[in-house]
Amino acid sequence: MTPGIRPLIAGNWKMNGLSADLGELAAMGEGAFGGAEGLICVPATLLSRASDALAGSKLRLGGEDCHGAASGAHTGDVSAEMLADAGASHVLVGHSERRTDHGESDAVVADKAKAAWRAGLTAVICIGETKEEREGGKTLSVLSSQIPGSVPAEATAANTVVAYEPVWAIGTGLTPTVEDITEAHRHIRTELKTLLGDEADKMRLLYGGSVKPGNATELLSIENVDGALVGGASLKAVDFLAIAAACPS
Ligand SMILES: O=C[C@H](O)COP(=O)(O)O
Repeated sequence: MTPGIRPLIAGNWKMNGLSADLGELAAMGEGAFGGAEGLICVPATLLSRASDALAGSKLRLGGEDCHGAASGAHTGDVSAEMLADAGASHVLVGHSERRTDHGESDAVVADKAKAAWRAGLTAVICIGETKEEREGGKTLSVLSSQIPGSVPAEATAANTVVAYEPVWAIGTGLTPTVEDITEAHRHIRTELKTLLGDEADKMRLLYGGSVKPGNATELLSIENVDGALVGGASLKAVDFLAIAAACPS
């Protein structure tokens, strides 16, 4: 954790969730997030009904991706404005599954971050190295390249969150060591400082990749880890709330 930064516990439902799962979302909305802020990113198809299910709750809602344009001839895409209209306050951009499945480059991700801001959304910009890059000793150089490529220079602590997700840790049950996460997050903070100046000191840096109730206390106590981006364990209210409860107060 970083002193003075309110942690963010963010969930990402990915391509999961039907109307039958809205009850799970409502249960999360009724839960306690302590000193942390809670966010759950759901498929665009659920956003509007999720917004209704969470009426009166402090749990925020996010989209999982957006197009760079506000509207137009982009069949199947969803704009940041549409997400905001459906009740989102945040949107994930540059998740590794988007980068891999849809060939999104750093430039595309930066464009999406700007689109999020245009719509009044906070952009959660995801970065992280692959298994091959990790094994090749390239983790820090990959981050050094992804940060100025994906994070526009106009980013502020209010409009942007950066999520570090080693691709090889996503959905695998594997996590980097505490030392490796410490090194990566320290490096990310330093690179952001080069790009954004003092604003970087206030920016939330999330760790993502196999965060579970059983490892959340350790992961969330690491220097410069200001919250978590949680995939599989965000599908069940009991698990997601247990992770939130692990935030140091
Ligand atoms: O966006 C969330 C991440 O991809 C992490 O997913 P996971 O918690 O299932 O490993």
